[in-house]
Amino acid sequence: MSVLVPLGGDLPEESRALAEALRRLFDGLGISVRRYAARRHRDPGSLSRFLNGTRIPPWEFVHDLIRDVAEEQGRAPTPEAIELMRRLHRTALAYGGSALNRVQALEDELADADRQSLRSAALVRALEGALADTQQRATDLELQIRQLHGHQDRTAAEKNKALQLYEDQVTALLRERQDLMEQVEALGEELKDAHARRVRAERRCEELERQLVAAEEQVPQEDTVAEGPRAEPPAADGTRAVRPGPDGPRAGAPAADVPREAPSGERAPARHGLDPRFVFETFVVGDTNRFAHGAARAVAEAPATLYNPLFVYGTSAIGKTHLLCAIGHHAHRTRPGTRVRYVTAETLAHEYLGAGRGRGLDAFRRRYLDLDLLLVDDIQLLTGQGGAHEEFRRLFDELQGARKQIVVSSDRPPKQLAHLGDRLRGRLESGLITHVQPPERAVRVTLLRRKAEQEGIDVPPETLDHIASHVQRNVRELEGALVRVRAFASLNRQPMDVQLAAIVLRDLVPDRGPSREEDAARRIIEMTGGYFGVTAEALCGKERSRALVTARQMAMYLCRELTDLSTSRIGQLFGGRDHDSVDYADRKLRALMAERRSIYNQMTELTARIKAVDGPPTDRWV
Ligand SMILES: Nc1ncnc2c1ncn2[C@@H]1O[C@H](COP(=O)(O)OP(=O)(O)OP(=O)(O)O)[C@@H](O)[C@H]1O
Repeated sequence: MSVLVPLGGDLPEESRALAEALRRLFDGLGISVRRYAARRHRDPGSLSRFLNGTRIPPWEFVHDLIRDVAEEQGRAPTPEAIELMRRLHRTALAYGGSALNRVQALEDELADADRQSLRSAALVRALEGALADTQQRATDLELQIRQLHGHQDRTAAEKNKALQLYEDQVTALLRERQDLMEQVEALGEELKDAHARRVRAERRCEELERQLVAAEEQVPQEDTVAEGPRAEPPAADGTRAVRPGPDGPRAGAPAADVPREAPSGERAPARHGLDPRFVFETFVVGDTNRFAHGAARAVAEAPATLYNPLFVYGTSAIGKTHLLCAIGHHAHRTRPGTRVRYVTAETLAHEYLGAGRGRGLDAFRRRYLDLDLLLVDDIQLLTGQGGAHEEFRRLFDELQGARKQIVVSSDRPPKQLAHLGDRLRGRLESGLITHVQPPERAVRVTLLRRKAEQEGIDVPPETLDHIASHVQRNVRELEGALVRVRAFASLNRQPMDVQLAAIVLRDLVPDRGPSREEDAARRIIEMTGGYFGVTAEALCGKERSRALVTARQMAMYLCRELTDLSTSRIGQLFGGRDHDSVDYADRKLRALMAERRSIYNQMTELTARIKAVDGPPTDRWV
C-alpha cells in the first residue's frame, strides 16, 4: 500500500525522524538508490522520496529494507530493530500523515493489538490446559504414591514374618548340624575300626584259602599228581614268614645261610620276606641290567654308604624283585644280625592302615624303624589312603637319618610318580636311580637253559633260541613260553623241536602298547568268566567255591602270561588280592597244565578266544 505524504512545507518532526532512520538503514546496504530500486523492482523516484522524508513508505517497504540490510550484514534482523522501526513508522503515520494515514495507523495498531489479544487468549487456553493436565498428573501420582506406600507396608510386614520364619529354621538346622557332626565323628571312629578289622579278616581269608587249597592237594586225587613241597604261604602281615623248626627258626640251616636253589614251582621257606630263589648267584647279568646289578651289589656290600636310597625301575618281570631280594640275602649273609625286611608297597600301606592309631601305630613304626635294610617293591602301588604317603616319607627320613639303607623298586621313574606327592618323590629321587631294561637275547637264552636244567628237561639249543627270539620283553612270559612248549610236547608225545615251539608260540605274545595292558587284563577276566559261565564280578569277588577258585586262577594265570602287568597290579584287578595269590595261581596252573590234558585244552581254547578278540572291554570295567 502506498501512503501519500503532504507535499512541500515543513516536514513534520515524526516524518523526518523516520526518513533519517531509513537513510541510516539504507547506508548499511552499501549500494545506490537506483541499483536497489532495480533489484527490488521499485520506482527509484518513490524510493528517493521515502528516503528524503517527502513520502512515508508503506510498512512492508520498511520491513523489507530491514531484512535486506540484515542479510547484507550476514545476520537475521533483530526483533528490537524491527520494533524500533515499527514505532517510528507508526508515529510518522499518526502525526506526519493525513487523517487517512492516522486512521490507517490506528487500524494497524488495532490489528496488532487484536493479534496480540488472540495470541494471549491462545496462550491462556494452552496454559489452562497444561495446568489441568499437570493437576491431573499430580493427582494420579498422589494416588500411586499412596498405593505404593500401602504395598511397601504390606511387603515389609510379610518380609518380617518370613525373616522370623527363616531365623527359626536356621536355628533348628544349626542344632541338627551340630548333632550330625557329632554322629559323623563317632561313625568315623567306628569306620576306622571296621576298616582295620576288615583288612585283618581279608588277610586271614587269603591265608585260610591258601591253607585250604594246600590241604586239598594233600588228598590223593585220581587225576592229580602230587605237587612236591609247597610254597610257604605269606604271613598275615603280607611278608613271607619264616617257618620255625622245632628249635626255633631254621635250626640247622647252613652256616653261611646261603639260600639254596629251590626247584621250579616250589618255594623253600623264606626269610625276612625275601624270596629264597632270588639271589645274586642266580641273577643273569647282561648289557641291559649290568648297571643296576652293579649298584645293587655295591649297596648289598656296603649298605647306607654309597647310594641311599637305591631306586630300581623298569617294566614288568625283568628282575627288579630279584635284585631287591638279592641285596637282602647278601646283606644278611655277610653281616649276620642285619635286620632286613622286604615288603611290597601295597602291603606296607595295608599294614599302616590296619595299625590304626595309638599302640598299633607305634608297633608299626617300631617294626620298620628297627630295620637296617628296608626293601620296598612296586612303590607305584603305594596308596595315599589315610596318609600312607606321608607315613612312608616319615619312615624314609628317619631310616635315612639313622644311616639305614633303603631300596625301592617301581615300574616307572620317580618323575612319573606324581601321585606320591612332591615330598616323597623328592626323597626317591635323592639317591641313585637305575633303569633295568628287558634282557637281551643272550641273557634270555641263558635264562631258558637254566630253567630247562632246573626242570630236568632236555631242550635242543635251537628251540631255546627260537623261544628267546620270540618272547622278548618279560622273563615271566619267557619262562611261561617254555612251560607251554614242554606241556604241549609231553601231551602229544612229540619232541621239543623248533616246529613244535613255533606252533605253540604262534601269537602267544601279542604286540600290545603298555597303555592297553589293563584293558587286556579286564578282557581276559570277562572272557574267562564267560567261558565258565560266571560273571567278571564273581571272578574278582570273595566267594571261594571250588569251581570259582579254579576259574579265577586260570584268569590270573592268563593275565600274567598274556599281559605285561605286574603281579601286584593283576592282584589288584582281582578284587584287591596281593601278588602272592597271583604267584600261587601261576604255579598251580603250570603244574595242572602239564598233568591234565583237559586243563591244557581249556587253556589253549581260552587263549585262542582271547586272542581272537581285539577291542576294549565292556563299560562295566570303565
Ligand atoms: N636277569 C635275570 N636273571 C635271573 N632271573 C631273572 C632275571 N630277570 C628276571 N628274572 C626272573 O624273572 C622273574 C620275574 O622277575 P621279578 O619278579 O624280579 O620281576 P619284576 O621286575 O619285579 O616284575 P614285577 O614288577 O612284575 O614284579 C623272576 O623269576 C626272576 O627271577
